[in-house]
Amino acid sequence: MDGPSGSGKSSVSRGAARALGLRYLDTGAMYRAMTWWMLQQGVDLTDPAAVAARCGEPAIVSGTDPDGPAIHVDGVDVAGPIRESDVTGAVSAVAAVPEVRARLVALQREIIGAGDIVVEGRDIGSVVWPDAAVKIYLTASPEARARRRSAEVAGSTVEAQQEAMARRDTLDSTRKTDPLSMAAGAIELDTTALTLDEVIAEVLRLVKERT
Ligand SMILES: Nc1ncnc2c1ncn2[C@@H]1O[C@H](COP(=O)(O)OP(=O)(O)OP(=O)(O)O)[C@@H](O)[C@H]1O
Ligand SMILES: Nc1ccn([C@H]2C[C@H](O)[C@@H](COP(=O)(O)O)O2)c(=O)n1
Repeated sequence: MDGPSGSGKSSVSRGAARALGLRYLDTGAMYRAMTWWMLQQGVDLTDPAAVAARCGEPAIVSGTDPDGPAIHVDGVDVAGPIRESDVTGAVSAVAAVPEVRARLVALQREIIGAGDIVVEGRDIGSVVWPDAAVKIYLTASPEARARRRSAEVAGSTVEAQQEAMARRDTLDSTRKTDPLSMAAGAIELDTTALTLDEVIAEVLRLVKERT
């Protein structure tokens, strides 16, 4: 499951994994965990060489339970801190560093290799697992995505969310290494006018049809 920020990848992937009895992996959380660690260490995130030099150090461990996705860095539970604005504002710069991607993609492939999993991110169908049985590219209008996100962040406005998401999507889709893109063979699913339950139902229908 790939797509831009706020398109519904996490909610839909978790819902589909639950319904299908599969594991679930949030690869964005891994980039966020790496970013959290870099911030804790005081690494200069504007210097890709500094990020590359340190990215092999943290032990990042991802859980795969769709009912309680967990993520730890060096044994610390970072599920909460990785959603804070400092990490969200910095993660695209860290995710653009090729050495970071190489390390996290290798970890992701280890987890996916055990099978029976729904994986969400930006480059899953194109780079991480191009042979996935079903590849879905989730979209929604920028307004719908911003409205959904602003509903879950207290005190935020739709306009501010839309601006922040546009900035992150531009960075994620224009970076040189593994940018956000629709993979060959992916099915595009526009969720703008659909409820979450309708999107999950459509994903389950596609999985049944294709597997
Ligand atoms: N079809 C939908 N209709 C209404 N709300 C939705 C729909 N899909 C997702 N949402 C809500 O939109 C918000 C963003 O969804 P979610 O976190 O799953 O997106 P995402 O693509 O994983 O975002 P990010 O890449 O930024 O982590 C959540 O509050 C979720 O409940
Ligand atoms: N496979 C992935 C997953 C995520 N990223 C980057 C791009 C996002 O801005 C950031 C956080 O992801 P989110 O939690 O918002 O889904 O991580 C990536 O480059 N590749």
